[in-house]
Amino acid sequence: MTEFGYQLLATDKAARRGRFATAHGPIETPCFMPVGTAATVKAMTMDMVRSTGAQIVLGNTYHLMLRPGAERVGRLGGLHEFMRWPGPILTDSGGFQVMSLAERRKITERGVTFSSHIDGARHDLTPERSIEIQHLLDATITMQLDECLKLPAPRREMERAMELSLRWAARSKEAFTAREGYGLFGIVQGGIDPELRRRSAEGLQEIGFEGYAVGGLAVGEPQAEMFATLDATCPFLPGDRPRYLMGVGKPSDLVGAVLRGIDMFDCVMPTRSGRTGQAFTRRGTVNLRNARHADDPRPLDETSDCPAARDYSRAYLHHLVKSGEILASILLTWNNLWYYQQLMREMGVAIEEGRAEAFAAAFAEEQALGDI
Ligand SMILES: O=c1nc[nH]c2cc3[nH]c(NCCN4CCCCC4)nc3cc12
Repeated sequence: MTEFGYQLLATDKAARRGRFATAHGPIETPCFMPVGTAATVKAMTMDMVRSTGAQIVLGNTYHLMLRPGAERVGRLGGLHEFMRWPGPILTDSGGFQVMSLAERRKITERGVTFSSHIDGARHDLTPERSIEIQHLLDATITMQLDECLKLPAPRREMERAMELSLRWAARSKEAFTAREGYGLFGIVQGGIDPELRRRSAEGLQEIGFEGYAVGGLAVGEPQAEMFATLDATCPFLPGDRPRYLMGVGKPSDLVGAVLRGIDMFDCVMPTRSGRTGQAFTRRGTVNLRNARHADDPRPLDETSDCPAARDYSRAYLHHLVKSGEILASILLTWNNLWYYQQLMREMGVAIEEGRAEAFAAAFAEEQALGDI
């Protein structure tokens, strides 16, 4: 078992501050992973991503296997070389994207078959092939192949998908090449059913992974249901391994999930919203398409260290967004990723100082203020 050497640095009730070492550098938690789907964090250079304080980025097996192809990235030295990102990279295993993007999908015991959303070509994705693809990409953290159900779903469907994912977890582990500083994460499924979640968490722990993801959430359920599922899942995960909540989320999701024991997050929200003119700030999101910003000389947040938040007027950002200028996406993505990283940094300090719940309350109050 190659360990990442996850260290618990501080706890505040269920909230954790931790650190683990990987072959591509250390990861301090709680942490947010910018999404770099097609080997790029959209509208960012990797230096700009680094400037926000991001330590680890996410890549997608589904997209990269279709284009440019896993073997090609492998021949070119792997994702770190290809996209010039020396830090850790986590790759999702492809199942979720197959179910949300591909056409003519079919799930069997063996794996998933689907038609590419790019050119309609047929593809096969088994637990073994997904592990092989992620190895060719040289992923620092590899994810097992799993089946993520859309919610709501009947309990018997939740049980079927959870048990299939457990069998695929064992096959993924079998196919994974253990290497120092690299790790394979299992993914807990089970919908919103506490008993299924416990069985999934315990089943994964018997197989043994370097980290554990909570999957099957952020698929349309209300925030309260997501939090209740975390309350029913995290206590059954080993305390000495990182915990990753997949696809989450908006800022209040991250704060509530950290309080419930989650260490790692990924979500397209800060980058995708940046491209639609939305800016995340301490006082909630600001829609820079809105004409009310046309003459506003103030920056988004003069207290921020992010140049996009501190050095440009809202009037200028509004002008860029209305004009459809590329720089609008660049500056707003930069602001949003910086905001997410700053939120994780502040949560980490609050946990160290034993004031995580007070931080969460103050965060909610400031967000509710709304933009001035
Ligand atoms: O259960 C999962 N297994 C593997 N990968 C996943 C990825 C996921 N991504 C999400 N949610 C993404 C939600 N996101 C929010 C912003 C807009 C686009 C969709 N749930 C996930 C569950 C899983």
